[in-house]
Amino acid sequence: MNIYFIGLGALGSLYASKIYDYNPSFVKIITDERRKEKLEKEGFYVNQKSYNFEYILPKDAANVPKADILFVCVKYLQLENSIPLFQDFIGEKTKVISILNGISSEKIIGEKIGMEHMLYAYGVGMDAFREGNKVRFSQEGTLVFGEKTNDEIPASIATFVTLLQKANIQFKIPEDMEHALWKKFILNIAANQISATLRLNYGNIKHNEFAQKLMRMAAAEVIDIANKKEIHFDKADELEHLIDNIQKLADENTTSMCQDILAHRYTEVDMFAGEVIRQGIENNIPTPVNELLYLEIKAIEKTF
Ligand SMILES: NC(=O)C1=CN([C@@H]2O[C@H](COP(=O)(O)OP(=O)(O)OC[C@H]3O[C@@H](n4cnc5c(N)ncnc54)[C@H](OP(=O)(O)O)[C@@H]3O)[C@@H](O)[C@H]2O)C=CC1
Ligand SMILES: CC(C)(CO)C(=O)C(=O)O
Repeated sequence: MNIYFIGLGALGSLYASKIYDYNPSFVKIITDERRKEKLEKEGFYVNQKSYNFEYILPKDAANVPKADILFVCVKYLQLENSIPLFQDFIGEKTKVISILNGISSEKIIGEKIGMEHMLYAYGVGMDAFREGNKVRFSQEGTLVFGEKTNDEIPASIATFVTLLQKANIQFKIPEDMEHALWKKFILNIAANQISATLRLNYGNIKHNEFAQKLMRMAAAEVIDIANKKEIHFDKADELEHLIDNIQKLADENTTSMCQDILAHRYTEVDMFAGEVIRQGIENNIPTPVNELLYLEIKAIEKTF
């Protein structure tokens, strides 16, 4: 199989390394000249093991097979610029898995390459942490993906599903992918934004009832929007179990957004609070907590 990745960061390298461990010839990393030179010079490490990935440039597209599966693993602010780099690796049968959090990346990519190539996806339950060319994780979590609705395993991804099993990658194909995406969105709105504004790692969140209350306040707004859109959640139940999602994650690791803040990188706040505010206006649901979080995160970014 030809499994291509763009974005060798925390999540990209987690999946690239697992597939590489199963069969190195399956994996190619699409990148640009600057990153390729750096990666080849400095190497890349996942959980302290060195990986010698094959790096390819957009100009190589004519000389390699089209991708069977293409993982998009960049951050939200890098997405627009990355599309032209991977576009030429997409053939008639290529399926694209956008691992980005949030509810908007599939549409952004699909508008450029055709929605027929898109699967809906996210990763959950991992605590991947990146520092330069080194990534570590204690929990590899679950890849949740599929078409918008999935009664059974879609034929388009049957071979890929076999590969995931052989490569020992935990995955789930939910019946209602839209509902699953919103469930993850609720978690990110809470965990990512509160950990980022307060600079809390998972250990801090597990033992801080004030942070947990703030998380529930932010999440409640998303649940109200989802329910208004008829993507049904039991609000009390969802809020009660919100914190369960981080109980198994390593205390010293933190959300991808908090990692960004600590490293002085611009965050994905536009696809989190920004999207909640937009959807709140559209659906006539007040979103004061997310408005505050949006301004706080933008204010922090202004200091970088
Ligand atoms: N980290 C986690 O545990 C989780 C993350 N997510 C989501 O996954 C997505 C990815 O996050 P994460 O892996 O943490 O992000 P990272 O910042 O660790 O990784 C993004 C990678 O993409 C690379 N990149 C950016 N632009 C390009 C380009 N044009 N060409 C080639 N490579 C490029 C970056 O390189 P460079 O550094 O050189 O810019 C970086 O290596 C986000 O949407 C995040 O919310 C979801 C669940 C868990
Ligand atoms: C759920 C969580 C918080 C960790 O997997 C995440 O999605 C992130 O860090 O972006």
